[in-house]
Amino acid sequence: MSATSNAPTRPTACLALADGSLFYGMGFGATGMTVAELCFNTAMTGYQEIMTDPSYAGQVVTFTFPHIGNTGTNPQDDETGDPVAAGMVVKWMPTDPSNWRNVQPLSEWLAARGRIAIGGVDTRRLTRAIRHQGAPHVALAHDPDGNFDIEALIKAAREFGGLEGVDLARDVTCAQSYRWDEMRWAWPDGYSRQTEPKHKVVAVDYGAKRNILRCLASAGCEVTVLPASATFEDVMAHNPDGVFLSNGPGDPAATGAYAVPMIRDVLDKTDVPMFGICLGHQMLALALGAKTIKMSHGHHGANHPVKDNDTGKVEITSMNHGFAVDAQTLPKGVVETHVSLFDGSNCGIRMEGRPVWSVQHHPEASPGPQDSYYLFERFAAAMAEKNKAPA
Ligand SMILES: NC(=O)CC[C@H](N)C(=O)O
Repeated sequence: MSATSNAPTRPTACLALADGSLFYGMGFGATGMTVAELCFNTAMTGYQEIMTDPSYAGQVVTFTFPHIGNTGTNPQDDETGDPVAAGMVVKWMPTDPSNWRNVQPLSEWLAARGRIAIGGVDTRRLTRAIRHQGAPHVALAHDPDGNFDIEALIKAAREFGGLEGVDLARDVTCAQSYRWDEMRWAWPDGYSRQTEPKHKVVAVDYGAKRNILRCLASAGCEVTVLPASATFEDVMAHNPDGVFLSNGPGDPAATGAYAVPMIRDVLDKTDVPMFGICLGHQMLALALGAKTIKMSHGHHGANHPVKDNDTGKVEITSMNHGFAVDAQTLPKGVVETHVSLFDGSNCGIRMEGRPVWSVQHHPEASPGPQDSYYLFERFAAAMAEKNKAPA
């Protein structure tokens, strides 16, 4: 008789959906329980950047790519100091990391940061469930002994309030303002510093990804990052050549309660160029008088085609959003510049006759293609143009 056995291993993790569906698997990372909204991300690379993207606060991420964790983790790929996604769901348990940049295996990295993960899940079935029902509310539990109170997990998932009406930017923004001069990663030197900046930019941090700040620095900006609560006066105290509105988690309508008045003041009282990404895009749209809506299951991936309405060109983009600007509500004088070729949803706006625009997708990629990087250069060019013009 063989000494090996194919008897099922006792599951050590369980994902319970609010509708009562259960997905068992093997736990890794931290132990315990977390409740969140569940989304899926289709990117084939960049799990560490995704887990540390502050926009994922309040969400557990299902990775549709089956091999997650095999390149380990390293300090350079963090998009912020700590992971902010609530947890992760993967198909295969991570294997031993194999990569020259690896510093710590994914499981240890997650455990050290208090994040729960489940492996061995049929992520295709789960992704279909998310597509059919819209992003479900879930409870994810990891117990090395495999003891689960299923009723309690389903109840916790049902009681989770969701992300609508929730402001999470305050939880993930920086406590104090700081300067940023690190530029984009480039072979063979890695990250280098911007030593000859040409434009003074105030970047308001609603949950900013580091690679956005790097892209601004690479485009020639001297970046001062301000906390999400920054007022018009706080922003203008830096005498910026341009104002940047960052990505971030939660519902733009809730975050807009304090961000929108600041943005409106910048629009009404100054003529500085303004550029926003994702949550920043949604809040600029709110400030201009448009509305935002909650999507069914959102866009999360690194291969989303977006059409530039001005040029007809298609950009392959990185996406991560669960809310969207309702293009039907854009007021006169605001033009829809980009649309998603997946579902026609709004991906960009600009004010007519003013250097003020924003996009829903992520030109900083990280992870993803860099087709849209030109938007940072366009922002720099708008600041250069304005500084040339007589006051
Ligand atoms: N990446 C982001 O900035 C996301 C914006 C917003 N929280 C959304 O889910 O739509």
